Amino acid sequence: MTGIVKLNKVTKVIKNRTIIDSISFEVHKGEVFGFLGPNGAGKTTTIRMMVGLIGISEGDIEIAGKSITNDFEQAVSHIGAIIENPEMYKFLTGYQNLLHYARMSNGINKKKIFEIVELVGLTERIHDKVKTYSLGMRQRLGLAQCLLHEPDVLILDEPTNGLDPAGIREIRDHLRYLAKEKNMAVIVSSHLLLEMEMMCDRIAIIQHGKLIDVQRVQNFLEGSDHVVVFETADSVKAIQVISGSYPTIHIKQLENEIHLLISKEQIPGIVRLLVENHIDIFRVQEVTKTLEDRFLEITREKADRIHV
Ligand SMILES: Nc1ncnc2c1ncn2[C@@H]1O[C@H](COP(=O)(O)OP(=O)(O)OP(=O)(O)O)[C@@H](O)[C@H]1O
Repeated sequence: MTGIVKLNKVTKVIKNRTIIDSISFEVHKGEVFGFLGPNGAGKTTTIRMMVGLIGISEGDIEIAGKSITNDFEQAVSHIGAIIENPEMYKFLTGYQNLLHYARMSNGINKKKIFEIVELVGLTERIHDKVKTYSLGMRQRLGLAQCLLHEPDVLILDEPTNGLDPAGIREIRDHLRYLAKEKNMAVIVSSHLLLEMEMMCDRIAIIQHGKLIDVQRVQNFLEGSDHVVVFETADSVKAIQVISGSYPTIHIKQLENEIHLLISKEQIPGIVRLLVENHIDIFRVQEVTKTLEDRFLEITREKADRIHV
């Protein structure tokens, strides 16, 4: 499967400082792709290059096979984007706003506008003034605006910024719908890990302008050690016994619980060991790892590697 968006060794240098350092990845139709990193990591800069708002210092970005540098108009014709908060005329209705934008592009008729309004779930309120809309509804109107020319690729910088949980959910559901039912490639950036975990199929982690990893969300969460909580009758003795047999295991005591950083396969051996040493076990519980835990692990691993 080839990507509809391809970044090939994209680099951005501003005033002799490398802000983005040779980033490459592909995004496919039908997926929600997350661009995740802490503040200042370079997400917005990369997105601005993807939509042609700023130039690329080295490398190239292709949208549907067209280079954003050499075939700018053709490349951006495939993109719908919300980079900053979409500008709306608050004293006009949602519909009047969309009509205004439709007039600036060719070939968008009223039927098309109503189809898109339906798609973003604003049909009932589209003739109300924008000033009466919630932030989530304004975001959906912004979404409608950038869907008017039927792009294949949707690029949204921090789309849920400032929204309450219900608004976040609305946008998340719509973006997943557009990817899954309309086969669009949806690219979102965020520094909110939980949100990315729920919204995305794959995520790219970016830190200090470098791409650290690109993986399916599920793979990010698997394949590493988990925290397993043991509640026993004697935490102190349990720690002695476990660290005697497994000197490298990371153990933390929290009141009457001990937390072990181990793989699933190690659990039966540890249970046997405790039973053989006559330590009663009340509870063994695997703590589900969040994307946040994994993100911290990955960025820490990377930082360790850099410092070695
Ligand atoms: N025009 C510019 N001139 C100088 N430095 C810049 C410019 N644009 C961005 N930077 C720097 O590049 C780095 C990446 O910024 P960017 O806005 O892309 O990060 P981000 O990941 O989007 O962060 P945030 O989540 O805070 O928006 C930052 O250190 C920023 O200060």
